[in-house]
Amino acid sequence: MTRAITLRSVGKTYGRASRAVDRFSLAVAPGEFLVLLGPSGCGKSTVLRMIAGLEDVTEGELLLDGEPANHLSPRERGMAMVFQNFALYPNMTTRANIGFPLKLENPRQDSAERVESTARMLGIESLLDRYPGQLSGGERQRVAMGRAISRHPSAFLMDEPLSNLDAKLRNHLRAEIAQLTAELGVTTVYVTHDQSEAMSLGDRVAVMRGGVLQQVSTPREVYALPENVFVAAFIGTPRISLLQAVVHAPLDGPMSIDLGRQRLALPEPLSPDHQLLRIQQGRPLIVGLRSEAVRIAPPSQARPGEVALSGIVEHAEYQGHEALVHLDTGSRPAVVPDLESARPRQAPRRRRAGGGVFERLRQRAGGSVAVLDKPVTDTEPYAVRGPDRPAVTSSDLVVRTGPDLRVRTGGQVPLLVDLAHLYVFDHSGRRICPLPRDVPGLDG
Ligand SMILES: Nc1ncnc2c1ncn2[C@@H]1O[C@H](COP(=O)(O)OP(=O)(O)OP(=O)(O)O)[C@@H](O)[C@H]1O
Repeated sequence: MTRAITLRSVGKTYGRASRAVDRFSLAVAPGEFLVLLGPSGCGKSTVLRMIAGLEDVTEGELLLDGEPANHLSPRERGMAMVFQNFALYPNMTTRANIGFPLKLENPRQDSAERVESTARMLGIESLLDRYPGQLSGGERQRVAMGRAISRHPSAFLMDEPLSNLDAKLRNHLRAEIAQLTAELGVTTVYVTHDQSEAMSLGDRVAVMRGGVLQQVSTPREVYALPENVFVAAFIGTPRISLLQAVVHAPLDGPMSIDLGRQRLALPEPLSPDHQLLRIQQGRPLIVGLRSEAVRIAPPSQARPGEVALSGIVEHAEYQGHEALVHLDTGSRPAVVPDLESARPRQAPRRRRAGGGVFERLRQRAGGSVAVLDKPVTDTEPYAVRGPDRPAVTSSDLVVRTGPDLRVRTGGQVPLLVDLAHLYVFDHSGRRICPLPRDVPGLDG
């Protein structure tokens, strides 16, 4: 039997001060593969552990198949949990490790057949008589999966199960997990901070930040229609370029978006979502450009819906099949806090009069997301640092090109921006454009 898991306005406070999860509501359908995604410390594991029954729910309601379950012990919930560090019993063979939960459940029952069929499913039949010390990391993960599966749990709860493996093995096991859970049809909640893992595995992805659910959608939708600038910045590689902007909507001329040194002219007649920008005139906004929204080409090659910009090449990252060109367009990058790691949060306190403007905006927007009032020197989300590469701070736009296009560092290149892929977020970080129906290739 596979389970529906519902969380209704669930909160978790550790001790008296540390608020880990806040008003978290989510419904996971039977058989669904749901990924909890977010930066370190955003509360993903806490949500998972509350579902498992390993942490108490401070407030709110957990329902399993529609029945209240806050009070159920982990065992009564019948779920299998797989952690980052699989703890196998070192003095037990693979066979004994996989069979152990079955023995606990029913000491008299012969579990040999169940153990062998589980091992077959995972392709580890030949390892049944080995001890953990005689297995590679990937094999140990499979054994641990086997131990989780053998019990025929009603749900899998996985907490970064692949993060200790090298990239190749991770990709391999990722595909296996996807296949296995689909075959078993068991509801799975999977925690990761790796957005590409989330996108490739999840039926839906729930993005968290600072204990708060930001969006839950299919991978396609979470990429194409991020609810806010945090989700836009967290999902996608290379990261979306975010620029501070202001709309100009003169009565006697065409509307444009001012990016600092340059402007994006919006073609007439205005599309419905560009019309929405009119009321934002003069307010600070954030423009988001994914690398596929911009190409290096002269204005003469502009297709309908493309407008011209230019940029100075800061540096190019050669990646074999493509190159990423980092450009300075003279704009001010917008900073999105918490992308890499969340700060410890305090329990919510009453707002005192005289708090910062940003803090007030943030609270009004339900803890939203972008910083527009920081000095430019703080804006380093796109800085590229490495032992062999100097810090680059003035690049504000990343463009994807074919590997053969040669660009000269310091040279100026013409750019074409596809307005169909233009993202605009308001001062609190909420998406204004595109409207759902305007995203190419996405229904609804
Ligand atoms: N037992 C605990 N006592 C106090 N605070 C805790 C406890 N466990 C977690 N926290 C805090 O709760 C917040 C959320 O932690 P959690 O482990 O759920 O985050 P996470 O998103 O899973 O992070 P990571 O990806 O690093 O595991 C963090 O600020 C963390 O320090």
